[in-house]
Amino acid sequence: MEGGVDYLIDERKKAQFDVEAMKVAWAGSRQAFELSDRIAKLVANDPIFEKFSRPMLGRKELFKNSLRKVAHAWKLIIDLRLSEEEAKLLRHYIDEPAYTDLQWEMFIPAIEGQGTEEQKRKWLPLARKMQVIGSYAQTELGHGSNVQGLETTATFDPQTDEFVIHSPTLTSSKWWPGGTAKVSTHAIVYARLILDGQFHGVHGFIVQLRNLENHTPLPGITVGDIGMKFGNGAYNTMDNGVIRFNHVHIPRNQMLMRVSQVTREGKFVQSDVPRQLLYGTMVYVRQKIVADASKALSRAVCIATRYSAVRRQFGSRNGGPEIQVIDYKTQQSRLFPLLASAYAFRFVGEWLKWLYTDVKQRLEANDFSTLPEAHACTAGLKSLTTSATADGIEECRKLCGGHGYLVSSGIPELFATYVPACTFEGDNVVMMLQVARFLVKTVSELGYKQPVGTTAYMRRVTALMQSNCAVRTAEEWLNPGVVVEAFEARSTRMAVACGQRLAKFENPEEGFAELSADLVEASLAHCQVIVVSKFVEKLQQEIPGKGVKRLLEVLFYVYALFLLHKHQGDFLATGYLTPKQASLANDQLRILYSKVRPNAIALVDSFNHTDHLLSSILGRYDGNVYPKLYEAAFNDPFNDSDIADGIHQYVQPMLRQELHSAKL
Ligand SMILES: CCCCCCCC/C=C\CCCCCCCCCCCCCCCC(=O)SCCNC(=O)CCNC(=O)[C@H](O)C(C)(C)COP(=O)(O)OP(=O)(O)OC[C@H]1O[C@@H](n2cnc3c(N)ncnc32)[C@H](O)[C@@H]1OP(=O)(O)O
Ligand SMILES: Cc1cc2nc3c(=O)[nH]c(=O)nc-3n(C[C@H](O)[C@H](O)[C@H](O)COP(=O)(O)OP(=O)(O)OC[C@H]3O[C@@H](n4cnc5c(N)ncnc54)[C@H](O)[C@@H]3O)c2cc1C
Repeated sequence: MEGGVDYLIDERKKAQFDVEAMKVAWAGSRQAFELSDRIAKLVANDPIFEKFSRPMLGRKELFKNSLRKVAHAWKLIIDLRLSEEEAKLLRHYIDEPAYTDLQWEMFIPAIEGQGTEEQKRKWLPLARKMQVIGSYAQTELGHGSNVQGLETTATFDPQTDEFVIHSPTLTSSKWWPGGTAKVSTHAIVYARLILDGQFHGVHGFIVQLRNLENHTPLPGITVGDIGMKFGNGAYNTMDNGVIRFNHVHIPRNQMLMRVSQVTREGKFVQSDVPRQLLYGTMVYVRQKIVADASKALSRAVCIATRYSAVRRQFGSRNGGPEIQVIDYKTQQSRLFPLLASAYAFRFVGEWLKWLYTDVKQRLEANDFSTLPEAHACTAGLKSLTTSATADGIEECRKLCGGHGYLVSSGIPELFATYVPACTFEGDNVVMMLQVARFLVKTVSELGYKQPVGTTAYMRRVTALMQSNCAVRTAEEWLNPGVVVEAFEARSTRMAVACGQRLAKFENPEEGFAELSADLVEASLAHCQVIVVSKFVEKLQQEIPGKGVKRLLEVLFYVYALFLLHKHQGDFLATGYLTPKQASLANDQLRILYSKVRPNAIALVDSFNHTDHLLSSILGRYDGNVYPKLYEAAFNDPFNDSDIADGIHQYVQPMLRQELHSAKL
């Protein structure tokens, strides 16, 4: 059979729930669904946003094409009077990293969070109209994770009432800031503040990089691109830059002064605002990255699920069709937990957005009490979701067999664009270590301070340490309370065990370093409690549509019991579960996979991804895979001619045994 059109039609008929209602549940609300559906179609129908050919372009062409897309997008935003929410959706569906990401998601939020009212009044309107284009220049050649180790200096000159921004060493060169190499006119530069020879910590400064008339770098500024990055196309639409400052003068009022101020006399004034607010932009972007993880994972899962229904291997009986690979239990046990993870990350992302909005409102009112919790949650969930998504995309490639390795499957570019999320905005291990600090503190205070927020479950520390799981049959695992309790008990026991081992060290920092690998595992266990609990909270809400809630419940159990199976070593070692109970959870998981199976295609249809966004022959909505793969192969410019350039020069002389006289 050519193509899989009929397979997918039949697959869609198997759905046991209302797909349109599930689309709304995925989007968050009917209004959100309609908005994103409208913008998705706008992008899909606009030839300027074509992206299938992107991996074939050279860097300069790729970059210029990206500039064109941004200009076209900006024109649409103005002409159609799109709101900021619509503009961000437009960016999502265009699906191309560009300098505007840094402008809207780092430069503007940094000024909003760390600028004074006067600074916001001056800079935000300019930035929002794209009259200045800003980037976020924190990382240096020598330091990224260790922000306090940055070497760039900002020395106050009382004579001129200016700061002098300087890169004293090679390793102090700013390295990585996106949008900077060729586009941005300004950057928030993080530098060590020096007043009268004294160091006063790292702060952010608005530094103009380029002349607004002719775009040339300003005197004292050396700027360039840091070079090609992983994968063709992918993140190479972004101009990640290197900047070197040679005593560049900026006015004093361009230091972001909400957290601390420098007076005209050069005195340092520390306000009541905690120093950690300097890191506020990172909290914002980490929350955004968590929200985006489900988008990337759902794309890969959609491709792998549709293709697994089209693809057949082995098992033909009496000349009948072979088995769809989606029917192999091994395929299901690799694919369905990823499908469930996409839903889990969608819901925890929604919750984290709410948490961030709440923290932001509190910060604006100078209430900093929830900042440590927000930091731990954003850091930990950023780490958990991006690691699982990056691994999940790669697993989806393998689930598609050989064809998954073709660029036309859409997976290689998705992977290459996505994986840096495990590193940028905080390396995932470094982020988990931040959660570990928060957990260790929480555990050490358990005797006299009630844990709150996401650690509130540790109030029941005695019960969680002493009681054991009561499950006796596979069926009994289908109880949200039982599942959540298992995750809470495992997390509490791992955190308490780390705390007890840490207490044996004379020097706590030495102990922390020595036990850091265990601490990262305990932090992951705590973050999994958050994801699992937020999924349960979602299920406690009203979810309209025939069969929608039931299917989400199935996905919840798949997600949670798969994690339990994967980490059963922890659950057993902490003594909460018996091997028999772990094995019953695995039995239940197999039953759950058969419940997902008839709904698999409808569940990925519910993501409402357009063929444009997926940019994948394997993941086409109509399942018409083989004819389109064949067609794409012969449309590849490499197949323009039967005789490739170089054949006559390098291959034929070899065939004719004439290499000795050939010109190479
Ligand atoms: C082509 C089409 C375009 C169309 C366009 C049309 C128009 C566009 C419209 C809209 C566009 C929208 C775009 C949407 C796109 C979205 C994509 C989003 C992607 C953005 C791209 C991101 C690129 C990446 C950018 C970066 O990577 S920036 C650099 C990030 N760097 C890091 O993350 C560094 C990591 N290190 C650290 O964070 C810290 O140093 C540390 C490791 C956490 C701490 O180190 P240290 O121990 O030294 O800490 P101290 O400084 O001593 O402080 C310790 C105490 O502070 C607490 N702490 C630490 N961090 C925080 C924090 N963030 N918040 C609060 N508290 C914090 C810590 O807990 C300690 O507390 P204590 O109580 O224990 O003392
Ligand atoms: C595509 C991309 C875009 C970026 N865009 C920007 C941008 O716009 N602006 C900007 O300022 N930066 C940007 N960055 C830089 C990014 O934020 C940093 O690379 C990131 O924070 C990691 O820091 P690092 O490179 O110093 O890693 P390192 O800290 O050097 O990490 C190397 C290894 O050391 C380990 N490690 C480090 N510290 C510890 C520790 N304390 N304990 C245990 N292990 C540790 C890490 O886990 C990792 O395995 C970007 C990076 C990428 C890849």
